[in-house]
Amino acid sequence: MAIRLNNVTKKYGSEFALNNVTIDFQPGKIYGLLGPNGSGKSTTLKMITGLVYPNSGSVIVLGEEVTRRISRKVAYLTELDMFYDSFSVGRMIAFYESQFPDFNLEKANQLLKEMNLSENKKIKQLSKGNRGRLKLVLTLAREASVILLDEPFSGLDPMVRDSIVRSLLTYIDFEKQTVIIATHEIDEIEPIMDEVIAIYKGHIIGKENVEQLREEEGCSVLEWFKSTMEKEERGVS
Ligand SMILES: Nc1ncnc2c1ncn2[C@@H]1O[C@H](COP(=O)(O)OP(=O)(O)OP(=O)(O)O)[C@@H](O)[C@H]1O
Repeated sequence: MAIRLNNVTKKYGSEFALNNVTIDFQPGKIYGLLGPNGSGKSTTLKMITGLVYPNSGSVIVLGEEVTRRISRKVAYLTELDMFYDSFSVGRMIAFYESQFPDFNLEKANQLLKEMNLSENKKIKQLSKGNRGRLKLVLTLAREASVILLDEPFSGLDPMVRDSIVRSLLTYIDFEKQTVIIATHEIDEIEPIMDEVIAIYKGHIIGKENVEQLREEEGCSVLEWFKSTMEKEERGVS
């Protein structure tokens, strides 16, 4: 097991961001963590990378209880733009290489090429789409056992989304890496997900294997997600 959240509760003030969540993530799979705004997706990812700690319960990643040190083994693409505007793309790559021993420069250069990003460009000159692509290059170039992507498609046009999905399939090592993609844009990741998890108001309200859903229930992830949400809102479980 790559990741386990065990009875995890996280409150901000009196509000529950996560409410007694227990869930496992297996190695070598791509998980979609789906839910509307404010449902607890980002909080879940921040817990796995040691940016946020539970009020109660435990988070175990790669056999150890999470502390900030886990970020050496977890590659995390955040929603926030964390770039230094005055850096060039090449300098940002060099910075990442200096920070993370698992950073694979060759892989980064291949990804840059595929994404049509020039090393000499200053980050402040990049379009929003290209900043999104660069974030992905920096995340996927790490040979980390766990890859967390928080809204990787946010604000990006369909072509960029498409190139992101393609590079995910090309650059992920399915033997070793566990990937969790938090998003409310289900269509994009429908073709690449192995497992899907629905989260709502800090609770996990459903978890399914995507192939089983298609073959046994004959429904798409989007249909499953909508009906799971509707049942939850009507109070049926
Ligand atoms: N730093 C914080 N301080 C106070 N409340 C917070 C903080 N971070 C998150 N929350 C609250 O916790 C709940 C879960 O937030 P979270 O960001 O995990 O949801 P999300 O599913 O990622 O949403 P989004 O899709 O909008 O990013 C929300 O009610 C949010 O307002």
